[in-house]
Amino acid sequence: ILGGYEARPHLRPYMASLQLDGQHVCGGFLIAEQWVLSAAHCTEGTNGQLFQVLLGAHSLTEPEPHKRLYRVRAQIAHPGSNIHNNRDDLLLLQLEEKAELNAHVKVLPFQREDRDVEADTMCEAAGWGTVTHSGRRPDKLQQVERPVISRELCNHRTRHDQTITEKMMCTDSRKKDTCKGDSGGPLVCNGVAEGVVTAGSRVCGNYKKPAIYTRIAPYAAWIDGVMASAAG
Ligand SMILES: CC(C)CC(=O)Nc1cccc(-c2cccc(CN)c2)c1
Repeated sequence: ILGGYEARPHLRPYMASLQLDGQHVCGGFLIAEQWVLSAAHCTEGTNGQLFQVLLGAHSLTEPEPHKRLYRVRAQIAHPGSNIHNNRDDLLLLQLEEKAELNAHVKVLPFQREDRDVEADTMCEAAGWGTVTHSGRRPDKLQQVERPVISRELCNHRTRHDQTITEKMMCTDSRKKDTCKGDSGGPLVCNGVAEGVVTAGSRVCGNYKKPAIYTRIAPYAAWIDGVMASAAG
């Protein structure tokens, strides 16, 4: 997160850190007791290695009472996701067991009504992604508020030039922005997860490249289907 600030500890009890060999790679969030939603592009370069999921954390390194690392039973990328574009950039992770829910570990509801969030709506992104252009990584969860911008503006030829589909949304990226390592985290508007951070042009903090999110509502049926088929 560029231009943000340290989150109030455990005010975002749905936040997950997807880790490989103890290293934070991407964000994610708890959508059900045994399921975390993240971004498919986070699996790039992991050659099929399964993540471990850290829940209940504020600091990535310090011992905290409700912090717990969960093994993953299955990782399901959306069938339409690929490394060449940001389309269908969703990843479902089934935890080895149901997460123990408490004040520090909670499910975040996601938007099921497929209607665009109005431009200028202030939403929040949080994550343990890089906090400087030189790539400094924070130990504690960061957050930033960003206004939604219209798909029309985001698709302008000087911005993302007609690559933003109706299954994506954008926020202004002037100075304050999501960045490397924030992918997979939720964009929360009025307390509901409306989007999942995607890397887009992999540029951060440049107003010419607004932040891009995969809208969740268009994928509600896919998400429910995967969770139902793997249940039990
Ligand atoms: C395996 C993955 C971690 C590789 C990756 O994602 N790299 C990468 C590099 C630079 C910027 C970003 C990035 C992420 C989220 C939002 C944005 C732009 N707001 C950029 C992402």
